[in-house]
This record gives sequence, structure tokens and C-alpha cells, in this order.
Amino acid sequence: MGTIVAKQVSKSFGKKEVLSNIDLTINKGEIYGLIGPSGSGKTTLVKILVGMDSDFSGEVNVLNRTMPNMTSLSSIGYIAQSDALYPELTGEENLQFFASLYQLKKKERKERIMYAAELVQLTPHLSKKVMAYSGGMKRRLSLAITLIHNPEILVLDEPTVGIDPELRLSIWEELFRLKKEGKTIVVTTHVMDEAEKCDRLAMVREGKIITSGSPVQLKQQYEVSNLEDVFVKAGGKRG
Ligand SMILES: Nc1ncnc2c1ncn2[C@@H]1O[C@H](COP(=O)(O)OP(=O)(O)OP(=O)(O)O)[C@@H](O)[C@H]1O
Repeated sequence: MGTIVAKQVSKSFGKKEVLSNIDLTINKGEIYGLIGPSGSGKTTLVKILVGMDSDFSGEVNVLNRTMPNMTSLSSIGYIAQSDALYPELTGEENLQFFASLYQLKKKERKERIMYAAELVQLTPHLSKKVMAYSGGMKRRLSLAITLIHNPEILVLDEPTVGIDPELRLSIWEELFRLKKEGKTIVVTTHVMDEAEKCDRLAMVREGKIITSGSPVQLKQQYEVSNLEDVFVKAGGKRG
């Protein structure tokens, strides 16, 4: 049994089907990438996987519980594309607020806030109000919030958009470290060099998984040297 299992998941907005018979199994301790162009359905799918959307057909299981499920929420850290931050509060107050939602003890709360802020290099900016943060700083704060309760599963929708290359690398290093601890990590991206870093990938186009496998397997299977060409050959379109 995988940590996250989706069976025949479909979803429509009105008459438009945006997800069509999605099957996937994500195992404990792997970094799983959902790769696809803008509008292909990645965000819609991750919202269903984390239990934020119950209006779909098919079945989703997370940690052996059918989703959506309140008990599973504390095991999942989800970073939404649009930042759910409080602009009037400082970075630290935002972290405090989210930490308090998870009822962490005072000492643990302090430790987790320091760890998360350090990880995204926001420690020197914690006392500034979030409305004075740049776009990249807000993304980093969102990522820190996702990690605050030390969840077993991390679901990161485009985690490194607007983040400079150096910090992007250090965030990936941290994801590798978390994976070694046994965390399960789901990442959406349209950047192929990030796709290369995943253990396994599903390539998504127009609401369907057009192919899946490890980066090495996929390149061998389609006899190409990069993942962009896998996407094109598997039935995606360039650009
Ligand atoms: N609330 C909504 N109402 C109607 N259509 C929607 C809604 N949310 C998403 N869609 C449509 O569903 C499709 C999939 O969108 P989704 O956001 O999941 O794609 P995505 O792959 O995550 O793209 P991006 O990376 O740009 O967010 C798109 O065609 C989008 O226009």
C-alpha cells in the first residue's frame, strides 16, 4: 500500500473535464514529481490529494485513510501556489500562528520556527511585516509554514517559483534530507531540471497522466537524453 494512492480520479468544472481517470501510487520516502504545463491539472490534483477538495469521482487514500479526512490533515504539509499569509503580521507572527494551529508545545514551537526560518533564510527578516516582503520572500515563508509541524507528507505546488537559483538548490538539498528521514514529498513543477531530481514522475497533460516512471527509466523508454523530449514523445506538446 502506498502512502498516497489515487484510483480513477476524475474532476470536472462544469462541462469541462480537468482530470481524467488519474491512477497513481506514491510510496513512503520518495520524491514524486507531477510535471506538466500550466493548466494541465496539477494544482487541481494536489488539492484533491491533500483533502482540500472533495468534489471529485474516484478514490484517494492517504496513510490508509480515505480522503478527505480530518485525521490525515496533521500528517500533511501543503504549500498552496497562492500564499495564504497574513500581511499585517510579521514573518515570525505568521509562523507562530500556524504553529499554534498544530498545538505544538512552547519549546517545540520555538525550535520549529527557528528551524523553518533558518532553512528558507528568513531569520534576519522575521520581525518585518509580511506586506514588506518581496514575492520570493513570501514564497519562502509559505514553505517554512508547510514544514512547521514536521509533517510526514509534504505536498509542494511549485515550491521554487520566484526563488533565486542558490536558495532553490538549498531547498532541494533540504528536500533530499527530509526524504532520507522517510518523509514522502510530492512536488509539482514545469521546470525539467527539477523533474530530474525526483525519484519518480508523472507527466500530466490536459488532465491525463501521459507517462510515468523514474527519470532514467523514462529517458531509456523513449530513447531520448532529456525529460523535455520524453514529454514531447509521450504525447505532450512543446512549449
Ligand atoms: N475553480 C475553477 N473553475 C473553473 N475552471 C478551473 C478552476 N480551477 C481550475 N480550473 C481549470 O482547470 C484546469 C487545470 O487547472 P490547474 O490549476 O489544476 O492547472 P495547473 O497544471 O496546476 O496549472 P498552473 O501551474 O498554471 O496552476 C485549467 O484549465 C483551469 O482553467
